[in-house]
Amino acid sequence: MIEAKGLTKRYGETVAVDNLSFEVKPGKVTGFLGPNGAGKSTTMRMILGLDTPTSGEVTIDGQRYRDLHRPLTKVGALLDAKWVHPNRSARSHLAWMAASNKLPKSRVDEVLGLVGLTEVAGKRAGNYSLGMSQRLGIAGALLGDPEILLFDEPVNGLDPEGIVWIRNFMHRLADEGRTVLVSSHLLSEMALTAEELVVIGRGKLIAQSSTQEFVDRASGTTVKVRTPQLDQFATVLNQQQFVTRIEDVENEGKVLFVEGDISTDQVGEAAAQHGVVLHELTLQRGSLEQAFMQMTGDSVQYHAQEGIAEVTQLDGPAAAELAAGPKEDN
Ligand SMILES: Nc1ncnc2c1ncn2[C@@H]1O[C@H](COP(=O)(O)OP(=O)(O)OP(=O)(O)O)[C@@H](O)[C@H]1O
Repeated sequence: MIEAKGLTKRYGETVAVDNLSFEVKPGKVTGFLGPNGAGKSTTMRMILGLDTPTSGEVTIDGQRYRDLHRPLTKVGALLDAKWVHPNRSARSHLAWMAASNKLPKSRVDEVLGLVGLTEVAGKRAGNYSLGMSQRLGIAGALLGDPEILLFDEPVNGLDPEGIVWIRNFMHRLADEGRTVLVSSHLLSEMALTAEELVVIGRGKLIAQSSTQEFVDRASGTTVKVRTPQLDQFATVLNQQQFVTRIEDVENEGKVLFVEGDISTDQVGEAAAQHGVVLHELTLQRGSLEQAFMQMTGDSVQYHAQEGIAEVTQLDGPAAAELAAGPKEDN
């Protein structure tokens, strides 16, 4: 389990992470979401001991990263898939990582097999596609067979096949009982990948809940009704204090929407009581995008009209520092 308590990081005047507390539990994929500049990368850096909190702490099964004896056997991370030396092959890159962390060499071929890179393991990593590089990064994260995995934007730039592969792979890791924390800007993908969410804005916690709860709480549910007795049924529902709206939907004609915390059971029963014929009764949930925009609206640091885009990524040396493990292990 990853546990952050009052985690704060200041860079001069900038408060990148502000009194942040959350938990990431095993056996589930947890999505780490927030607008640009929200503090996700800074938080991940602090989890991995690459940055020191100004105050508060973040622990991994009760220990700080830097106090872990052999960190790669506890925590694996994919931060930047492109930091591999371009002239190295996947196999020699992983062999270097294994040696610097005192991990058995046999593990290299095991992880190459797990991510489906066995056939290209001898080829120069510089010629790998982004999808192959991501797989190599994941292989590196898995090298120490860690219980806890952190992935920063693992699906960025991947084609649909690569995205589905990563999604299924993360589910598999969580099903094995591992703790999986993944950040991504692709919200429709996160809706499919993450069962739990930690959502931050301007360094502060906005929500920690299941993905379903987050979406339902932010954007609510609506019941869609198609009926030939539209006005009659709307009147019945209004008399029962339900909020309704009628909309012209393309290719469907007039449709009745019942809003608020209401179930299809309640609407169906009301229809039966009043002899209303139903052609459709569907529960409509908001999307993760809608919920995210609603919940993080005020915390977006830079708006488009200001013409500033702030992207902070973990760079090669930082990722290399992590991969090489603590100095005494080298
Ligand atoms: N080394 C640094 N020095 C100064 N400010 C920093 C540094 N690293 C991050 N920041 C600032 O801290 C804030 C949070 O940045 P961070 O990169 O953690 O956000 P993020 O959520 O990962 O953003 P993105 O989604 O754009 O990658 C930003 O205002 C950023 O400019």
